Amino acid sequence: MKASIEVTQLEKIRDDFHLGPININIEPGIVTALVGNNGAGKSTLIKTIMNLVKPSSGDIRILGSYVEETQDWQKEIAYLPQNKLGYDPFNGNQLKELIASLYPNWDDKLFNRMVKELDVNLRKNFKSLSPGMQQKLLLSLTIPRNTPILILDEPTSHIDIVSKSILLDLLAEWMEHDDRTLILATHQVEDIRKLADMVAIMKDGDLLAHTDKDSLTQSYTQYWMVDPLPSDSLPGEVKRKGSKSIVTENEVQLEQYLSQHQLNWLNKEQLSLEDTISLMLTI
Ligand SMILES: Nc1ncnc2c1ncn2[C@@H]1O[C@H](COP(=O)(O)OP(=O)(O)OP(=O)(O)O)[C@@H](O)[C@H]1O
Repeated sequence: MKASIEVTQLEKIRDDFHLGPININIEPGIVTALVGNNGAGKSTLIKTIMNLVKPSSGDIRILGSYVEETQDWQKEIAYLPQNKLGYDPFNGNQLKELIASLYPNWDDKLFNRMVKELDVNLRKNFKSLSPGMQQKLLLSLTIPRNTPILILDEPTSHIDIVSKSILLDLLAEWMEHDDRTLILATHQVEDIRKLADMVAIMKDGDLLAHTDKDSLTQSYTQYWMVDPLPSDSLPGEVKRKGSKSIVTENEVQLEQYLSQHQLNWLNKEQLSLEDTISLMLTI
């Protein structure tokens, strides 16, 4: 099946920040979580995909169209940026009229349901809403555009626990339609755990990994030993946690070594998704 988004040799150089070169294909029917430290380049990558930031080099294609050459792709993609500019003087009702008129597949039923479930006040001006209320209104103005591709930059920041759970369920339901593509830039492990199929990990402008979530959580195993470990580096060693605990990326080789050297272990566990991502971002 044709990729929804194809990024080829993309680079953006801005002062002392260098994004890329990034190569990534986002397939239809897949939820991709884009994760990384603050300043890693997630928003820059998304803005470049949206043609809001001009790349220094490389190509981006959305549903086969080069984003710099045509505007055809713009109606196929709904994007919620991190910065909310230009909404302040309008209330939710006014914003809805404006946005719904731009998207031919606007789903009014979904909009009304989101507003009700997320308890969004449509009569207050945007600027007088709390940051969480603003975020919930903007999500209600973005998801019902019913485009094949949805990109949300930190969608669950600021919003309360109940609304977050409603939103994650709504997004899972939104993905039930065939061949839709969802990209979320997020710092929330819960978003990744509940929604993501693939995880793209960024560090210092580079794409460290683009892999399916399940294999990511099988990357590293932590062992707890009976006695302190020798100081030599052991097979597959990635990290030590104190003198009696070690994290490896190669269970088989480590266990062979431990057995050959009569080093007994008490317990082993695969690292959690959160610990795996943190480890990848720190080693
Ligand atoms: N408009 C801009 N002009 C110059 N540099 C910028 C601009 N926007 C972002 N940057 C720089 O680009 C780098 C990447 O920023 P970006 O916002 O893409 O990171 P991020 O991964 O989305 O971070 P966060 O998790 O904090 O949202 C940072 O060094 C940032 O200072």
